[in-house]
Amino acid sequence: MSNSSKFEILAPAALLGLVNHFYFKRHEPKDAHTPLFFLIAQPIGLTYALSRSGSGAFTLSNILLASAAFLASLTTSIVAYRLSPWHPLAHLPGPTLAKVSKLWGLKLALSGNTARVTKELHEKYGDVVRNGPNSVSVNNGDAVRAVLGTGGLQKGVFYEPFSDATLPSKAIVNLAGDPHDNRRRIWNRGMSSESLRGYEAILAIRLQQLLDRLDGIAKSPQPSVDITEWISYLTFDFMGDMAFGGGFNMLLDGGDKDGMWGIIRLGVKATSIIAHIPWIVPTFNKIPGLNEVTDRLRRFGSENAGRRVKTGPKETRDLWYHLMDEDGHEKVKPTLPEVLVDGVFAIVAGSDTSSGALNAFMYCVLTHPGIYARVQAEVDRVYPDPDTLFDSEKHEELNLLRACFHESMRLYPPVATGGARQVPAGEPRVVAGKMIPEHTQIFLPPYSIQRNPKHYFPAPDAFDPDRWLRPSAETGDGSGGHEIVNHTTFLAFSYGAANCAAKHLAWREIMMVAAALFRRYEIRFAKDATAHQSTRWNETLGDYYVTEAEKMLVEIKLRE
Ligand code: HEM
Repeated sequence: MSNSSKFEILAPAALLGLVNHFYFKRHEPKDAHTPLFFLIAQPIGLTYALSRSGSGAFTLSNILLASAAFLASLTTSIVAYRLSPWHPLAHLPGPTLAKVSKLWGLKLALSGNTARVTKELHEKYGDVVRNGPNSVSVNNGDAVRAVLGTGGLQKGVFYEPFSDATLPSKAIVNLAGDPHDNRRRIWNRGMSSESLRGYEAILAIRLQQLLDRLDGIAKSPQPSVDITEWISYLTFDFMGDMAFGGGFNMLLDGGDKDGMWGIIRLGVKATSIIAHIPWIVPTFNKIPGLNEVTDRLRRFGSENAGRRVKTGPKETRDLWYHLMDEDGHEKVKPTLPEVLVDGVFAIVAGSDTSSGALNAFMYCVLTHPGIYARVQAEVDRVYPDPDTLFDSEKHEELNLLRACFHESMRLYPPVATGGARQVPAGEPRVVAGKMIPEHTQIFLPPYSIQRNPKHYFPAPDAFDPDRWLRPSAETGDGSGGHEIVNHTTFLAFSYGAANCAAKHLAWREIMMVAAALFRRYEIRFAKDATAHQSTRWNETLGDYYVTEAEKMLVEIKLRE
């Protein structure tokens, strides 16, 4: 083919690439298959049209030539625009690859290193970092209220994959505005002091099961155990009891007999990764077999909901009782799919987060024997009689224990990066002193914010629970050089109207479990543990929306 006839194909194909960029910039794709179809079809159609007008033949080589020119011009134009001074986020610093493509964030999410890398980016670039073509990460105390507080921003597309698109209802975490407020009202009723007392009775049964199993291990000749595993069994069984009136028995079975725990964890992990490219979900939904995890979760939800509906309310009211409004407070009763979706979400939201908090606490205290001894002395003083261990009224007296949880969740938040809020169309915002244009996704990563010396000072990376107890600590930005503990920037349970709906329950749960373990056992890292199973366990944490933990091997001995 002569150079001039090549040009007759290359030039219009390249032009078509530019037109496509122009179009997609205005019309974000809602799925992957529609644009993919057009990206393949257009160069073919163009080659055909050109052949009809006498410019080149309709051959495979001409189709490939047109496709290459089309895709090259489209990609170049996208990359050039994203790096250009005309991009609305051009004024914000960040890694070049992150500015160019979401694949950068996706790769990071796959590695589980998002929290750690984001912190490094803030140390390098400052409070506001461009961490994607249209997203930013903000590490700034004032931004917490501005973004998550009243009049702040709603959740954006990042949360779409958190709901099963084939069901008629979304999970609470994925709702905004009035639908969120309505659902949250029901959740809040389910978390009243009276409801919490009921849940404590449910928790106490599971906690006793845990202690019975650990007693057995403590009395065995080899009292070494992966404590993270047993803590997960407890939090998972408890959430099953809460959400569906029972169903799991990992504590009694000593493992994940029917594989549901593994499925739920895999589901959360996959969601946390897919959330970076939410438009892929409708495409995945069309490919049979690809959604095995979602399908199993769906079946699990409906089977458990069906069983719970058949059984009816038990004497002790579970979360389902309140979510279903079984005592009839609401004018319009929640629908079964709504409750089912929130029931499954409660298990996801409430199991690995609580175990994450307990694991981090355990790690921090075990690596600080002085603090361990003080916590144990406090628990012994508050609960001289071990039979009263499940009485949460005494939690108020466990100041050091509470401070240890604040500090360990500050250093290792169970939701380390979290999801993004989105700037609405036509309403650009100033956040942390920077203009953030419409449609931008804004992350407020707890892991970075909670280790920022402007929010926690001195030694923001050190485990110092006493910082929460010393009266000298001030809320401020550190400008005075005083000790700082900025409570607004403690984001382990998030902040504002969509913060953790079960924060008070979670606190009772983790305090009760920790007090019981410390009162009953001497716990030390196991002698046969590797560094990553003991003193360097923190390095194994993976950020998959909820923090994922590796084994922590400890030895437990019954105390006299
Ligand atoms: C220590 C344990 C826990 C921690 C650290 C924690 C943390 C969080 C965080 C950070 C969020 C905000 C997520 C986001 O915006 O992306 C959240 C939301 C939520 N959590 Fe928790 N959580 C814990 C335990 C629980 C438990 C036990 C339950 C259920 C019984 C639960 C139910 C929820 C719900 C329903 C939401 C969504 C609230 C809304 O969107 O209005 N959480 N949690």
